[in-house]
Amino acid sequence: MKVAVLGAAGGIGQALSLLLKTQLPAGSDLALFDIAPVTPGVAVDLSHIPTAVTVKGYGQEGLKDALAGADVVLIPAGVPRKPGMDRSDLFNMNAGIIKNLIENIADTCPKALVGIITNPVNTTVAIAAEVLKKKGVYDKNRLFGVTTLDVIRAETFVGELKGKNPEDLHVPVIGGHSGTTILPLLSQVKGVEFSQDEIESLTHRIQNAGTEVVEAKAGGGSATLSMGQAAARFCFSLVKGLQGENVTEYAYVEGDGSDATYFAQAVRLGKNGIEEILPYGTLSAFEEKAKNDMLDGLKKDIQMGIDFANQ
Ligand SMILES: NC(=O)C1=CN([C@@H]2O[C@H](COP(=O)(O)OP(=O)(O)OC[C@H]3O[C@@H](n4cnc5c(N)ncnc54)[C@H](O)[C@@H]3O)[C@@H](O)[C@H]2O)C=CC1
Ligand SMILES: O=C([O-])CC(=O)C(=O)O
Repeated sequence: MKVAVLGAAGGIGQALSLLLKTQLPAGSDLALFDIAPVTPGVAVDLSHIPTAVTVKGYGQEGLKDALAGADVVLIPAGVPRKPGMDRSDLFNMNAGIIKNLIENIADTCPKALVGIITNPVNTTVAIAAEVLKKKGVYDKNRLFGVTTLDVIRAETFVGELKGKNPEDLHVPVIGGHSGTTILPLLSQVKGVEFSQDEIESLTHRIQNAGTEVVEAKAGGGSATLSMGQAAARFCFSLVKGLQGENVTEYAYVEGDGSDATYFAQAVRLGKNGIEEILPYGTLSAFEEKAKNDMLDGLKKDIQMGIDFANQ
């Protein structure tokens, strides 16, 4: 397996690359690309960890080499939020970065599974899909917005509240990846009962967890360590799928379009990326209303990406 990380020298990129270096299957190759001058050094640093995963760093001119033969490409390249900003405020800075990186992926490794971490995810995934379409290589089963962090947060917060080991919990989170578009399905958590007050406050906390980190870091960026863990988990699931195992993850993908063109939901992964989009089942009245209330906003975010890529 070859995994390329674009934006590998950043806060997420470094945490993610460390987890990949220590936990990818033996024999894998890890390609670290970033425009930051420290990138070769990050690769040398990681290369001293004794695992059977080779690491190479690539700077400014090395993007095509980093991508050549990649099975999986993870993209945390771009600017993070500061207090007072919404994820959508990152659009102006990050849209062009994603467009350029995806054009290179289309030219160099069009069959790779691509996981987009860069915000605003609701919009950057739409940009990526349009760019791939223009290049004639779009495959909706191979493009993912990474929303795993919403799921692991939801499991952590429910575990805290109910005194349970979060690793034993399963909390579906559907929709998008910002504010009210993040929709945890607490009615589907097995073995746990919530009062209406708990449902409202937990939903709000899960939707605002990114902001919780941004404010606590006080100008020093957004979630990097928990996101590194979330992206690594997502990558290992993609890799297991490619190796023929059946794995399920939540991700922001093009599904049947019944809610919005791109929508976070459970997907069964396999040798070709998404093998099956899994239904999210019955929503409670609270969840159904929350979904209907946020869909217009999510659709606007998506349209912004489509318009940007086609301007
Ligand atoms: N999907 C999710 O759940 C989450 C997404 N994010 C997003 O991930 C992105 C990265 O966040 P951090 O790692 O904290 O930021 P960071 O600023 O620490 O790192 C970003 C890295 O991207 C690099 N970069 C910028 N332009 C590039 C280009 N054209 N090609 C390659 N590399 C480039 C920078 O040199 C830097 O090393 C942000 O947009 C942030 O909002 C953050 C947390 C969770
Ligand atoms: O909140 C942010 O800007 C970063 C992010 O997407 C998250 O932590 O969920």
